[in-house]
This record gives sequence, C-alpha cells and structure tokens, in this order.
Amino acid sequence: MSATPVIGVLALQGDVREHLIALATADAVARPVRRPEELAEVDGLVIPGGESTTISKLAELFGLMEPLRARVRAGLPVYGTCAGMIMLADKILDPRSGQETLGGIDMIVRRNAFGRQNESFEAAVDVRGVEGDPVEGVFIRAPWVESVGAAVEVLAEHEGHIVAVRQGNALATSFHPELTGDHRIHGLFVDMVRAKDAAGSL
Ligand SMILES: NC(=O)CC[C@H](N)C(=O)O
Repeated sequence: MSATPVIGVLALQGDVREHLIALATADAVARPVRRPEELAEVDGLVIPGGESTTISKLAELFGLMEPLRARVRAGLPVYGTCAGMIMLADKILDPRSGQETLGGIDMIVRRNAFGRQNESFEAAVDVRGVEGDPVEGVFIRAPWVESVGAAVEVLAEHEGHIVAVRQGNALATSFHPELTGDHRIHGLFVDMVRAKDAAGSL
C-alpha cells in the first residue's frame, strides 16, 4: 500500500483540472487517466462533470468502457460528480439513444433534473460524513437521484431530492465541489481510497 494514494481523474471531457487540484490539496497524488494502462495504475478514480453522453462515447472510443466497468466491479473506489454521477448510475431515466453508463450504484438518475427550473445555481448542502458547515453545492444542469436500492446510503438532499449517495466504494454528487475551493468531499473520497487500500493489504 502506498502512503499517499494515487487517484486518477478520467480525462476524456469535463472539468478535469479542477479535480486534479482538489485531490492534490486533499493529500493524494492526482493524475489524468485516458488509457487503460493509466487506469490500471490508480488506487481510485474521479469521474468529472461535463456531458455524460460525450464521456460515454469517448470512453467507448478510447477502449475504456470495459476496463472501467471491470475495475468498478472489482471494488475500485470511484467518485462521480454531476455527469460522473450519471456514469455511475445503474439506470438513467432519460438516456440519449445509445448512452451507456458504467453502473456501480444501484440508483436511477434523472439527467438535467434541476436544469429545467434553473440552469445553474448554488445552495448550501448538508452532507453526511462531512464535518462542520454545509458545503456550497454548485449545480450545473445537474441530475438528481430518483430512487435508490437498499444498499445505497443517501448522504445529502436538496429540496427533497437526493443529491449525494454512497454505495460501498462508490461515491456520487449531483453538484461540483471541485469548483468551490472547499475540498472536504475530496478529502472524504481520499479517506475511502485509503480505507480500501488498508483493507486490501491485510
Ligand atoms: N455539469 C454537468 O456535469 C452536467 C451534466 C449533464 N447535464 C449531463 O447530462 O451529462
């Protein structure tokens, strides 16, 4: 086990750089991941926000879809924000034709759910497991979680809609903590990666 976990950011499309900075601030070694060989070398993976249909198409094109699915199934810690949350959903309510997800969290997600009322907004969100003040949630054409299975822990809601969840080694938020300078959620994820590493080396 490495003392400082190596965490990849899926760098096909979206706000990759902000996640790399947030992870480095949260005490991880952060690297972009574009190729299966790079994926093989990380202890955890962030899937950024962007456009889930584009990320899904590029993942197919780069030969990453199956390696990603295999690693997530094998328990790789993953954290998806916004479009990344959609990628981790076992089911999307309103997929574009041909849109694929990796799955990993037993949830049904509605794309652009908040977008119809309000393209983009910020709101204070209380997240279970994050100490102190609520986090500033930045929602950009954000999805929400319509429903979850029994194994999924709901970590946060906004106006009655689920916006943060965890199932085992997979974490997902509708909003973008990488854009706020508050890196507590990245810290939570880095702790998940460390805990997995520790369990794996016993
Ligand atoms: N900020 C975002 O990641 C937006 C997600 C986008 N609406 C999608 O469906 O993928």
